[in-house]
Amino acid sequence: MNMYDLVVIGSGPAGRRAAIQAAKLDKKVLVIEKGTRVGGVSVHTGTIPSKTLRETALNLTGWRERGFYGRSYRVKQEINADDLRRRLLITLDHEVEVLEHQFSRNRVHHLRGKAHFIDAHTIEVIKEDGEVLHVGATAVLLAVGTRPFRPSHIPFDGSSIIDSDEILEIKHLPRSLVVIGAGVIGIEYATIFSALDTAVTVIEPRDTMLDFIDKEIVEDFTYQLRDRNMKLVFGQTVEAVEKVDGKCRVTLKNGRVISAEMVLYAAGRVGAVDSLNLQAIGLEADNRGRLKVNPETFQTAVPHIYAAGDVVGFPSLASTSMEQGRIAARHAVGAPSQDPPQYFPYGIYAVPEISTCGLTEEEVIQRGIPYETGIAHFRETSRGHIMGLDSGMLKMIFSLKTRRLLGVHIVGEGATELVHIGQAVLNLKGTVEYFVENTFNYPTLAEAYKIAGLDAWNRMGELKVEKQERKAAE
Ligand SMILES: Cc1cc2nc3c(=O)[nH]c(=O)nc-3n(C[C@H](O)[C@H](O)[C@H](O)COP(=O)(O)OP(=O)(O)OC[C@H]3O[C@@H](n4cnc5c(N)ncnc54)[C@H](O)[C@@H]3O)c2cc1C
Ligand SMILES: NC(=O)c1ccc[n+]([C@@H]2O[C@H](COP(=O)([O-])OP(=O)(O)OC[C@H]3O[C@@H](n4cnc5c(N)ncnc54)[C@H](O)[C@@H]3O)[C@@H](O)[C@H]2O)c1
Repeated sequence: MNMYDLVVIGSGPAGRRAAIQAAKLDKKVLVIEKGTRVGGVSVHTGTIPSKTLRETALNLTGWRERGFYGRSYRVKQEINADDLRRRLLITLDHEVEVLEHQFSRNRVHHLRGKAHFIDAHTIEVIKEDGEVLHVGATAVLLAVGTRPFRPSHIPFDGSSIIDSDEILEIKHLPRSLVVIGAGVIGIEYATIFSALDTAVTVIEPRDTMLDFIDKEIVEDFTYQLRDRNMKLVFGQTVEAVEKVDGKCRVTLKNGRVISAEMVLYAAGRVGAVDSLNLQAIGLEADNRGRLKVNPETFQTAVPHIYAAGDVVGFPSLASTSMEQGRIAARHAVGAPSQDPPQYFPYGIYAVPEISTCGLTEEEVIQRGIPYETGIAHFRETSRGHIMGLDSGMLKMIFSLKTRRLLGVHIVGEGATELVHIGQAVLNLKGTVEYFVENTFNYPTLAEAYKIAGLDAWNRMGELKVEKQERKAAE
């Protein structure tokens, strides 16, 4: 039996980053992946495909040019599912190639097959051709991710009643779509299809959506969706989904019936732990298949078995999964890690984009922190005029006591890139003066930081302490 310092199950962002980190520390590492190609949900059904689809939809529709040429403007008149898939396949090939090269040049061994525990140090791998192998591990990282939640009362058929994995395989673009669940996945796909001129209805049992995002940003976002005729049906539960006369029929608990060509069921995901034989090592997942870990080391209740990425729950991002994998691997091989910075960004690649870092206004109020906000609309920036933007806003929240930036929240073009300026100032504990005193490239959307900074500063008043004292205090 081959022995390894670290065996990683799953080659998504958490597994990949962990494997390379341990290999860089001269450890013998094996990655076991059951999928046909390495990369995980992130590369094959999640982050990369959905973002590629979004980019293709925006390019082919000419979405970004509509501010100038009107809502009917299109780069390509008839867009079909093949148009969307073409770019996807090329992008995925590049991603897999880069990943395989990273594994080979770092001497990370990679085995294709499905893994489960025999005991806490032995893993059985069943290869596609039926061959069974056993490998021994000093430490194990479970980076198995999640799969879509598919309740038995939804008649999934793979073509018109589908989950978020199957949406990448559709044969034609629907003229109408019902999205069940207004979580990040539901909202991203709902707005991408709306940009492709599909008539979209979103059904969500709660009265609100994206509750972890600043309310003012969600209000602006919601207004933009309704303005382009998306139907948002909130506070309503789905009673049944059926196929009647070739059409999908969604019946709500209140009796309302909504018909559409296609239904996307996006009501969350569950951890992919069922086939790991966790009983053999005395571990148990919760009812959504998530594993509990020490948030600092990513150790499970069995100290040499780690878990990272989506299988440990919130925030379930590719970006944070990578970092968790790296920290877990370092701990597993006895290399200390620095504490991660306090704030990480969250990017929602809807149309329009939303991105956020730090505290929301609601959280600031809840903590009783005296604060001021500053807002900039992209239409106030020269870059916004050049790009024909009539929407988009950036909001910053500052503490009145320390003048420090507490949160940055953006909706609109470039939000997921722009947020990193705010993130840097937040984690470096910068104040409103950073935005007032620094020069920003002109014309850029980043100038919105200057405008929002000045907006807040005008209401906060001058800094009471003299510049000299401030310098000394720093
Ligand atoms: C539609 C969608 C869009 C998303 N968009 C974004 C985004 O824009 N930005 C962002 O940051 N995040 C996004 N995410 C989330 C992101 O994809 C996940 O956070 C990330 O993929 C989690 O990584 P992971 O390492 O936990 O595992 P995953 O990427 O889930 O990979 C787990 C791997 O483990 C393998 N595996 C499971 N069980 C076994 C076993 N028993 N044996 C062997 N192999 C096994 C699976 O085959 C899979 O390849 C999105 C997710 C979805 C679904
Ligand atoms: N851009 C990104 O970073 C990005 C993109 C996509 C996904 N993700 C990650 O993937 C994870 C999963 O996303 P998700 O959208 O599947 O899950 P989610 O848990 O965020 O959202 C599920 C939504 O479905 C609703 N819902 C729950 N049960 C329902 C039911 N029975 N009927 C109708 N609606 C119901 C919930 O109220 C919620 O709004 C998220 O945690 C997210 O972090 C991230």
